[in-house]
Amino acid sequence: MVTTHNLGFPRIGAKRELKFALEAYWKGQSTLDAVKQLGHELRQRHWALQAGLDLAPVGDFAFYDQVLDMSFTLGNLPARVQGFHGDELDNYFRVARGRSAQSAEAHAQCCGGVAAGEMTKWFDTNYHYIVPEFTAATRFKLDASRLLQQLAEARAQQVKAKPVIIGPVTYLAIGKSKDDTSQLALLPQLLQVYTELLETLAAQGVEWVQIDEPILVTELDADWQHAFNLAYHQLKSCRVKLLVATYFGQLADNQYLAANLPVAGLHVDAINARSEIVPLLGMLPAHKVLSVGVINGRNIWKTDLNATLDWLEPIAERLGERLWLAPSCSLLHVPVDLDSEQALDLEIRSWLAFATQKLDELQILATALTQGRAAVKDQLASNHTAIATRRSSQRVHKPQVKAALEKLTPQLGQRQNAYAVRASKQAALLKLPKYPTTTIGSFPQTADIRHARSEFKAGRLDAAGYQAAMQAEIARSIQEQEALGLDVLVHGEAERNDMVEYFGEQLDGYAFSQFGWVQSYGSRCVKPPILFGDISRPRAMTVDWIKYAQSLTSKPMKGMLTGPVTILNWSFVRDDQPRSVSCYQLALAIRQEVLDLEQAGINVIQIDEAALREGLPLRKAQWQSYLDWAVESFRITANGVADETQIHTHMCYSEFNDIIESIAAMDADVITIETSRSDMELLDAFKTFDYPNEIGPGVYDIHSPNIPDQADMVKLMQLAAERVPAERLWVNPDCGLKTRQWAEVLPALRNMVAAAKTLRANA
Ligand SMILES: CN1c2c(nc(N)[nH]c2=O)NC[C@@H]1CNc1ccc(C(=O)N[C@@H](CCC(=O)N[C@@H](CCC(=O)N[C@@H](CCC(=O)O)C(=O)O)C(=O)O)C(=O)O)cc1
Ligand SMILES: N[C@@H](CCS)C(=O)O
Ligand SMILES: [Zn+2]
Repeated sequence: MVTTHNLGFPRIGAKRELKFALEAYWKGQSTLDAVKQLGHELRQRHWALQAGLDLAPVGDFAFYDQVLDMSFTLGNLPARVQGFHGDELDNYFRVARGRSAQSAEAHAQCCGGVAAGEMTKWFDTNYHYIVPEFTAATRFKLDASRLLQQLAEARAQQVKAKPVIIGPVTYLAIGKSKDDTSQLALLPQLLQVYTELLETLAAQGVEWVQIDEPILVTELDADWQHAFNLAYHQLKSCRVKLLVATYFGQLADNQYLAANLPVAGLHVDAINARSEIVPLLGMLPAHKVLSVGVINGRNIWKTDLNATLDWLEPIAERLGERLWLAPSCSLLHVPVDLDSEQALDLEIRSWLAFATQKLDELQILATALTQGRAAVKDQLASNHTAIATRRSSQRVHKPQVKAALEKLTPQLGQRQNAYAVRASKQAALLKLPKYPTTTIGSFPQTADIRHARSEFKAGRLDAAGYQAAMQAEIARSIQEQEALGLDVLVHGEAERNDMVEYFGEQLDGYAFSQFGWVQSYGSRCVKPPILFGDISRPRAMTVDWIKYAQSLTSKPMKGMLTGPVTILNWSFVRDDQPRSVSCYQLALAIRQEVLDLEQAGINVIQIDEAALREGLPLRKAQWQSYLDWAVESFRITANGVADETQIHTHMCYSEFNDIIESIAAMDADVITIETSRSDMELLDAFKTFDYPNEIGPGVYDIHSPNIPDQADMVKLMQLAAERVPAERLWVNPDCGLKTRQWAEVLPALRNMVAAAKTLRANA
């Protein structure tokens, strides 16, 4: 007997139903009741899809974010939102999204405006959570209502329910202290609330609770390791069985700690930490369940079921009933259902599995282990065929691409001259003022733009009509930029559905789905393209749009590309070769685009590497080898141009202290970064290291609807000038403006350009 279970299911809906319901409500076009009703229906639908499992997750559904849900469960709300009136779900959205100054007016007498909670990435995924905030005044207070309500719903549906919560140590570790309070100082009072929560669940007759502690796959110092022992020794008195779930990586130094926590079971990611499973068998106390995460919850490939069984059968033999099987992590990170993909190439589709299919795979493995492989002979045979065709497919393996990679030399990543020489040639060509102004690339992706694209994709708008609509948007954005007086213009990225998917759609070796949406944050989703084969660029991808944009202005037009590391990190990538190899292939393809843009007379080219920093491995010990190939890939992409061509790069998650040497090694002429919320303190790294090239530290936060004040931006730039010589500073927002509205963007940029003029006048 093997127990099958799931750690979490995607909640956005196969057709992004939750996204549309939330956005309609936020726009005032629907009711809170409609949102709640949809939540109920989605949970029912998703439990029905998991009906074959021995245990299904309850509490993995969130209207915005599972970490924010946990903050509500623990009563840990920032002081600024306490005392809000109205429905709790409204308050929840308010913490998540803030309340802008404009809409705050209606609440001026009661609760006013409020800043949104800070968002950051969930471990090494492209999912972003609302960061729990802690202060010395933090007091936790249990609110189990959400979990109890979902538990009741699940039971009404005869679901074999396993509540899922975030564990206390991870909850503290992923939060942020807003004063000098140490997070660990809050552990004793936090544990009281966890005890109460677990007892409440026990009183409802819950047998198992999944308690997620992914922080165990990171490097933990002695205090944090001690916190684990403290926490679970206290929680062991609770009358539920705890399954501590770890995922996204290896336990490494924390293996012994994890194996010996006084709980009933441990879940381990057998995709990323396969080599740890057998040693764990010897380490695990005899009463403990081992949940083995054998299906990859982070990619979309079919599992090699036969190979998995070869490995798993001896383990099952040793563990007997103590073996549980699951995906490696929550399925939040993969799309819902491959069956929706009727337009996908049939052969490629035969290689794939989305969340629903991954649960089928789990079932096949469990049946094979309990009844023998013969019981699932046909399924195993068809799985074998799919794996074998993918392995040997000529669509995957392209000798020319492999040959090009073998010819890579360090010279390819080397600019002709050092920055100082390039900078004077670029200055002579571009004739920019001091404190030049620019933006990061995208302008608002309006409903009209999205609508035109969806009409085009549905065949209701022809290519010429679509091109004309996008050109009109480009022309509008150029007119606006000229009127604003910006110095280096952008075309606005109207034609791009997404900064990664757009390139995936045009490169050979990529497939893309119609409905393969994955939640990125709140209601926002991305549709990661599928990198399945050796990569090449059949034709130029951006040149016509940028040439058109340049034809409308005499100001320099910045060509806009996404870099290889970001394309890699935000795609579903191959699992049959190292990530570095796919990255070098992407680098060669984007390099051709850079050279074509230069050939077309574009003198400034930005290569976004928003995901370079966030792609760092979870363990610092693995950082350098990643940085080596990531930086080299960028250099190959960028550095084939003449001295006069100015290369920009952009990164929005800009904690650079630890990696500043690698950032400098990229050797971009200009780097634009997100800094405004840190009062330019993030620039300290650039000062300490004496970063040699130009920097555009973001002067306003594009995530906020608030219009930045001119004087504040001047102050920020003055702080920047204390850290970086003024002649190497640019003035720009933190990131692209695609999620904003024109009514916000225009006054914000007007103030920004005015700030630059003040700085010039004072220089
Ligand atoms: C910078 N960020 C990005 C990350 N990852 C990426 N791959 N891309 C990024 O930009 N990770 C970190 C951050 C995360 N931030 C964001 C910010 C914004 C979004 C976002 O806005 N996503 C959109 C979806 C974008 C998209 O691809 N849209 C398509 C489809 C448009 C659509 O929904 N059409 C409707 C019909 C519309 C109509 O007919 O009127 C439909 O198909 O039903 C497109 O533009 O063509 C979102 O809406 O969630 C994501 C991450
Ligand atoms: N050029 C992109 C970068 C986002 S990180 C944009 O402006 O949206
Ligand atoms: Zn950005």
